[in-house]
Amino acid sequence: MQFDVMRFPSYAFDPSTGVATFDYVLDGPEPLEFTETITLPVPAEPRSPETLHRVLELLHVVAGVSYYKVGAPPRIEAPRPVAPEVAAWFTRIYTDGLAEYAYRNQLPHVLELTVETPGTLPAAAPVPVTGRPLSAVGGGKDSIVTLEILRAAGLDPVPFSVNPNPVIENVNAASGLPALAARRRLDPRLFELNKAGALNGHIPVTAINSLIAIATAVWHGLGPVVMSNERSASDPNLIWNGHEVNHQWSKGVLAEGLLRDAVTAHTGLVDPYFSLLRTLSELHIAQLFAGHTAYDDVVTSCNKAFKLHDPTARWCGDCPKCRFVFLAMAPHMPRERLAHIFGHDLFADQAQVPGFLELLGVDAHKPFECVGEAEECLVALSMLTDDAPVLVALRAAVPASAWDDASHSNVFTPGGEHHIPASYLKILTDAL
Ligand SMILES: CC(=O)N[C@H]1[C@@H](OP(=O)(O)OP(=O)(O)OC[C@H]2O[C@@H](n3ccc(=O)[nH]c3=O)[C@H](O)[C@@H]2O)O[C@H](CO)[C@@H](O)[C@@H]1O[C@H](C)C(=O)N[C@@H](C)C(=O)N[C@@H](CCC(=O)O)C(=O)O
Ligand SMILES: Nc1ncnc2c1ncn2[C@@H]1O[C@H](COP(=O)(O)OP(=O)(O)OP(=O)(O)O)[C@@H](O)[C@H]1O
Repeated sequence: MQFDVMRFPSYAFDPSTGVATFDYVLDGPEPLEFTETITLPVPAEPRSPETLHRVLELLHVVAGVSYYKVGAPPRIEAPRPVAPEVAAWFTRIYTDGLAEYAYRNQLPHVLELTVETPGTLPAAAPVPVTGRPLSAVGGGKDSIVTLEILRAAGLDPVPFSVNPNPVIENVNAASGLPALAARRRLDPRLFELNKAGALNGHIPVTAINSLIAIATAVWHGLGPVVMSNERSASDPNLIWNGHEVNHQWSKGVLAEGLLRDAVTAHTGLVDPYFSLLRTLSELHIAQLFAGHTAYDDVVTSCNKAFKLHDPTARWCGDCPKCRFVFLAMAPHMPRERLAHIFGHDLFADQAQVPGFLELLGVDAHKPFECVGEAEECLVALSMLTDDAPVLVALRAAVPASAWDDASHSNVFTPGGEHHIPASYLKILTDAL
């Protein structure tokens, strides 16, 4: 399949149902058309229709990555004039956000794309954000920690999810907080094309979920949107053709800053979105999670539980994410509790050793998965003193020099760039 350009013919929004439809075309000798449908929860008292439309305009372009990847045309024509910050962000979404896809499919031109826009708009006038926080819930430990910090500070957070599956529904039920949900339906044609062998790969899904959350917050008079993205999300997996390839790119602090600037320029919303956990390591977040036992029967971070087709009920017990979270939680709770949460004791299973070594950075690059840094894994290992079979094997395989690095680690010291407003930073600091 050969395509010349990607276009964005139209989008529509029906406020009576909350249904937004976004149209896409991959143009060429045999064009392909797609429509994505996103349904927002309808508020009792709808607010800010103009600002909502502005957010949906951004979402139209960003959600197009799922369809762009079918053919990777050399040009992308965005549908409307935008401020320079917005145009620059669109380009980063389609290049850095698709870098893993470009690397795996050997498509270097994707990293050199520029999203074209038909003219420039001035930045919008400021619109203050003053509601209850909308807290994005993904079913894993990180968003539970955020929800509980916001609740403890008396901010009355509203849990929010896109396509909540039973895991997320059970986490919301365990929180006891009434939640909001949006629905997202990819064009079914995408799955047919995938089955027929079309180009496929990873997309920056957090950017899409974030814009759906901001749209919901605006329409309901809520906000800011509070995410739970950690420090290590900003770390690339590898460098390819001089470009960083990061599986978690749209969770990183750079992407967060670009999204904030673009949303503010296009809508005027001031401080609409940030990650509360940005200064914390995964190991630190796992330590905070250990203080909340109410979620042990429901918390699930394994990505296989979030597949659109044939998801697992909870942890698969045999993937990088399961291994990483098991290792990160292990120093902070008894092994019985950990094995109960996962339904498996991964430290008793020798077959897990090669996967743990990959996480520890022994003979491999960081896996293309949502996992923390090798340093965090080393520190976790150094905090575990018992002789479980896997731990014995890992200690023997880690080079002596690595232990010294781990002993000087700052994984429990908050730090690094962040976009947390001052009032929320105080809440975070008080919670640590
Ligand atoms: C659940 C998961 O990890 N999925 C990734 C997997 O896709 P798979 O085919 O195994 O299952 P599905 O997710 O059900 O996808 C079916 C097809 O649909 C395409 N698709 C899906 C969602 C979407 O928004 N657009 C799509 O086009 C997808 O390509 C499949 O063909 O492998 C895919 C290829 O590598 C990944 O793209 C799937 O990742 C999902 C988009 C996903 O939701 N992943 C998150 C769990 C995830 O990876 N989060 C990262 C943050 C990434 C970021 O930068 O935002 C994290 O938490 O670190
Ligand atoms: N379906 C979803 N709807 C809304 N927000 C989501 C969804 N899935 C993930 N998120 C949010 O996106 C960010 C990244 O997701 P991620 O899966 O890393 O977080 P998590 O599920 O809270 O924790 P963990 O890292 O343990 O899986 C988090 O802020 C999370 O709340």
